Amino acid sequence: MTDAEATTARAEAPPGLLIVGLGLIGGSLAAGLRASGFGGRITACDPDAGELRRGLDMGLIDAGSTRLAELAPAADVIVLAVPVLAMEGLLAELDALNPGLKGQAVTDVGSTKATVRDAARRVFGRVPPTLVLGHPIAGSEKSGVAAADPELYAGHNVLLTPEADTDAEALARVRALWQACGARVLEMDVERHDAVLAQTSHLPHLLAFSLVDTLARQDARLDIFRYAAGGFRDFTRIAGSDPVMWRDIFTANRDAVLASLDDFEAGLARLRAAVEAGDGDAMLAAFGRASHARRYFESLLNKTSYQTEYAMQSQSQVTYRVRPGGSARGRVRVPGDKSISHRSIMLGALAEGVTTVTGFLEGEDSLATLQAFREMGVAIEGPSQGRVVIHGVGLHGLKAPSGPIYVGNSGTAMRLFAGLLAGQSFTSELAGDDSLTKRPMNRVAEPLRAMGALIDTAEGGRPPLTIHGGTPLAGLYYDMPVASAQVKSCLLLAGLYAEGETRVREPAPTRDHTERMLGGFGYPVARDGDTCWLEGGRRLTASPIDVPADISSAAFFMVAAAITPGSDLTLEHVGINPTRTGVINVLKLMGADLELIDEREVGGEPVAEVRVRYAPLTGIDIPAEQVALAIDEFPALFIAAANAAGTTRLRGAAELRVKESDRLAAMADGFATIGVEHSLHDDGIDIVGRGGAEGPSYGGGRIDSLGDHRIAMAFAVAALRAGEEVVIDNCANVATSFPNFTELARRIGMGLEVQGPETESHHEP
Ligand SMILES: O=C(O)C1=C[C@@H](OP(=O)(O)O)[C@@H](O)[C@H](O)C1
Ligand SMILES: C=C(OP(=O)(O)O)C(=O)O
Repeated sequence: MTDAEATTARAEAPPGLLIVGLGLIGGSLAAGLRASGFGGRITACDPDAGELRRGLDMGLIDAGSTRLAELAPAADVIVLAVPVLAMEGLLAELDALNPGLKGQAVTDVGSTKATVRDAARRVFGRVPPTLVLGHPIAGSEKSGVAAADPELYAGHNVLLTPEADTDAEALARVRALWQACGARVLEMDVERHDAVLAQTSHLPHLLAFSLVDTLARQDARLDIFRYAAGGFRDFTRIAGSDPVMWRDIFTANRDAVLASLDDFEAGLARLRAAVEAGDGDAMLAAFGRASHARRYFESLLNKTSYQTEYAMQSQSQVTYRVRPGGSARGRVRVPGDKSISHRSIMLGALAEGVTTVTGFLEGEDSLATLQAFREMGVAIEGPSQGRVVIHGVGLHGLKAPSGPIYVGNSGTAMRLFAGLLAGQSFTSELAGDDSLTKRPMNRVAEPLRAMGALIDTAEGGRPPLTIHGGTPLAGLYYDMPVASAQVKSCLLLAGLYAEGETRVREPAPTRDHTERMLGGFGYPVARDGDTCWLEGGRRLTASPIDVPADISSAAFFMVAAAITPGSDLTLEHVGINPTRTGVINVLKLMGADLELIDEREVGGEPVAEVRVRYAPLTGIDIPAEQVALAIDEFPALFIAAANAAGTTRLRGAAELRVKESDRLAAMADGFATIGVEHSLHDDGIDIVGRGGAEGPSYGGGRIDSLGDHRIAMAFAVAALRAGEEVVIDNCANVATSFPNFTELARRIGMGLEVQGPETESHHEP
């Protein structure tokens, strides 16, 4: 055998594993490996012969000894599962048995990494290349090998902190060990590890130990505990943890723990002051932020939300499988209007007084806006069943957020915030997800700069945006080059803070929710033809808002009913603001049987029930003036076109290329997959429909929604007239605008199954 062959053989043979310290952590590693079918020999060294006996009896180890020298030389991989302060002595013993740890991959499980690294440097003069420091983020308040659990690491993170010269083979071996137990292995540097763990693990343990100790001292007979409620139990579970281990951790990670304790004490002092002063708003703001953050954390743990998917870079996990055929019948109310929901939070926060919102969209986009205001110190109750109560702080009452404002997938939030934040005294940063980071922001940055704002963008005018505070704004007359309600609204919001008049002319009418809502909050906005304007420096007064159902979400079901023979579907309480009804106008021009019932005005916005029954559709040239009025509904309208007789032509819609995806290209790709004849143009598309013919209008196939909610929902609806199953990948983002889409789709008779984490209702209380 050559040297190279010997190395390969060593790498491939099941390694001999030695666990030093056979407690809960080491024992669970052995148990997890055994359960995974690990073929190597597992030995353990522990000063407690009783623990070794238990490990043998439980079948976790093949051999055990209290003497390291009996086991270490034969081991390929050694895991040091002892308290951090015992590491140095152990490393010295290993060095004596095998100087420099040559040929042995050694790792540890200590909760702090700098001390272990320092210990290694003292013993070896450097961190030996085969020593890979690590930390499984799993554990329990239990200790001892008897509590070993083969599932302890499944789905948990293991953090490894390799050095620049760490041996690749040793790293791969350690990685493979944890992965075999079902863990997710991540790498980070030692300093970051220690700072993060001080905040997320060490501080909460310190607090739990302290609370229990304080109460126990006050009541020596421990009577209190007899009456302790669930809150006490939840908060203090970790105070049952191993005292020696935790003494070592606090000794080892002293500086990072003290820094996080300082932050905690400052926060506690603020809450104390609020309680003392009976400052309900301050309490609500802190509790609201915390409660929302805790729910977000919960959704991360349960992997239920879009943002989780984003964080894990695994959006493709949510896949829709839609059976061909199905019906579109019944009555449904789709969730609240996204555009109005964003604005309700923004204006409610900037108003004086308390604004109650009903019908609020609990989708990821509008929730991001809500969270951003909490981070700027606004007390917000809810959302609970669409009800949100906003304790307005006035135009000048926002506080600087402590970090970047993350608006996820929402172009509306980023562009409207840009205007609003340009008027603040503090500097802020706006960031978004991958999709949003590709979208153009110069359309707002440039006119805002013309008003005097100081704004930095990333290359090419993309997010993130830094908006420098404290710069005076002056009113502007802006002739918008594109018809965009987001740009118009951004400038009007900046105009609230500007000296003089801010005027915006739009090349085509766009949604006017900002103007209407400002009016409803007592802030006059004037309009003459295509131009609207306001004067800076006035005040907003709180006013209740009833958010109608979102016509952009309803559009998917309108099209579903319009293309499905035998359908009869009523959509309740739909917002039919004339600047949003392009979808109704276009469907009617195509011959749809669509009726508006009980038209009425609710809180300044017109609403109606929309009843749609099947009627044959005909292809049309979409009138140019309908483009801005139906801008978000084109993915759905294209599906109507694919089911109409003849060709439907759209032009003047280049804006579709800069939405959550390039919607012209995304729809064309999907059509190519399912077999719909079309030709793509720079600013539009021609779609040749097979409507009128017998049977299905097209086939099926697997489509990538590109993470765009509207592409995903459009192709789900397409399946109603497909000949085969339509499978749509990358659907997690549907939760941004339509969190219960799949439930309602099934209710009207669509055969939609979800694979991967369900995206629905994780925000329900
Ligand atoms: O102002 C708004 O709430 C919106 C305006 C539109 O964007 P543009 O202004 O970019 O056309 C629309 O596509 C978006 O979904 C919501
Ligand atoms: C374009 C959309 O939203 P936004 O621009 O807010 O991301 C949309 O919802 O279709």
